[in-house]
Amino acid sequence: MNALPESQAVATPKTGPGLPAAGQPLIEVKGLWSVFPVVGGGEVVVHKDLDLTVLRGEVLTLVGGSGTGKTVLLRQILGLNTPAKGTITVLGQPVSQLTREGAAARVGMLFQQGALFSAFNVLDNIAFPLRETGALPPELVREAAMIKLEMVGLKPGDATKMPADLSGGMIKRVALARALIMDPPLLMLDEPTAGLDPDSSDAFVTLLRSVHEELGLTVVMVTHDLDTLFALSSRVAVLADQHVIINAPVKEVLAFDHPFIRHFFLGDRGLRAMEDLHIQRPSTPAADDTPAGAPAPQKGQ
Ligand SMILES: Nc1ncnc2c1ncn2[C@@H]1O[C@H](COP(=O)(O)OP(=O)(O)OP(=O)(O)O)[C@@H](O)[C@H]1O
Repeated sequence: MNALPESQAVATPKTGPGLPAAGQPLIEVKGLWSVFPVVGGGEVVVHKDLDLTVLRGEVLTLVGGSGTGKTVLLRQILGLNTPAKGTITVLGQPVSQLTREGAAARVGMLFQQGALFSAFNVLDNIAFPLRETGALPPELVREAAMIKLEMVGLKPGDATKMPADLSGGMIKRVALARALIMDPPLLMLDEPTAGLDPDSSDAFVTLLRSVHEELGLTVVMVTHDLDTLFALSSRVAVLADQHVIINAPVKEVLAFDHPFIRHFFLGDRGLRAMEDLHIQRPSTPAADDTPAGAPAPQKGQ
């Protein structure tokens, strides 16, 4: 069997306090510092006094240049990394005070590559976190996994397929079904449409939207893909200069004057998406405005 996928760590029994009211903070990050040692001596400060609030029911998209610490922040919210300083509260409880299982019970995580067990078939991949709890008899676990399999648009006949036989879009769907098997209130998505062709990407975005709406989830997503960002985001938080420089609806973010934002949104693709969404075009950025670490434009920019 493959090395244990990280998703195991974020899908265990659900316990803990109830949900906040809609629109109230579900995640609160305050005064966060992330510091890593550098090979050869010294250290790098990735986050410096970073604050972030995620409200219940929203889709919060995190964007930022390469190395600005998006993945580190996701892992800290999941309880997989410990910050050097600061507090992270998820569903009213400090992540630092939760067991790994306790933190995991609140969050479903879709990793970029899907992270399926290659030796398990589709149904066993989906069922794995629930089966591990030992809380339900095998028949009910199987039934729950079949419900999630169909929820993500797969067919009953896909249940016995092996990961190696799946398309990229199907792998994402299986990984999503597994992330949802414990019915978590919070779903984290790391580059959910990366590696998908445009049609599969559109279909997966449609699925994410319906799952978000139907299950009343709160979603935190990291993406470089502007179609995905525009289609799903309630708000966009921009990581730059070691902290969140703005956390606001996309229109406000577009109006925020920062080199990274100008570069990220104002390529051809960003401008087309703005036209599609009837968002007024900001003025064209200067050619030498590209900030260090800005990500490569996505989808034919
Ligand atoms: N365990 C670690 N030890 C040392 N440095 C680390 C560790 N984890 C992350 N870093 C550093 O923290 C910085 C932020 O990394 P992170 O992967 O969060 O960036 P990112 O914003 O997700 O980038 P990308 O968009 O390229 O994926 C990088 O400089 C990375 O090398």
